[in-house]
Amino acid sequence: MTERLSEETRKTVLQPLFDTGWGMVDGRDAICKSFKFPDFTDAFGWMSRVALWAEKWDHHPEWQNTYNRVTVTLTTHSVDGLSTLDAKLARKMDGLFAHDEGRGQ
Ligand SMILES: C[C@H](O)[C@H](O)[C@H]1CNC2=NC(N)=NC(=O)C2=N1
Repeated sequence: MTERLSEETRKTVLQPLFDTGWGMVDGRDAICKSFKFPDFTDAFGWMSRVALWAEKWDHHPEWQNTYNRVTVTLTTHSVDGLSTLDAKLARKMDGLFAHDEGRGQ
C-alpha cells in the first residue's frame, strides 16, 4: 500500500528532486515543476510518454499545458499528501525530459 512520506524519508527522497527544480506547493503537501520545451509538439510528445507511465502505475499528474510549457503538480489523493509514487513519477518525468530533449539537467 502507498503511504504518506514520513519526515525522515522526505529529506532523502525529496531533496534530489528539489535539486532538479521541483518545489513544494504553497499550502499543499504536493510538489510542482514547470517544464519548458522547444515547441508544442515536443511538450505534447513528452506528456504522451509520461501518460503511459502514469497509467501503468495508476498514478496521475495534475498538469497544465500552454504551448511549449507543462506545469505539473504531484500528490497522492488517497493519502492526502506526498507518497513515494510522487517521487517515482517525478523522477520518470525528469528522465524522459532529459532523454527526449537530449539535454541533461
Ligand atoms: C481508483 C484509482 O486507483 C485511484 O483514483 C488512483 C488513480 N490515480 C491517482 N493519482 C494520484 N496522483 N493520486 C491518487 O491517489 C490516485 N489514485
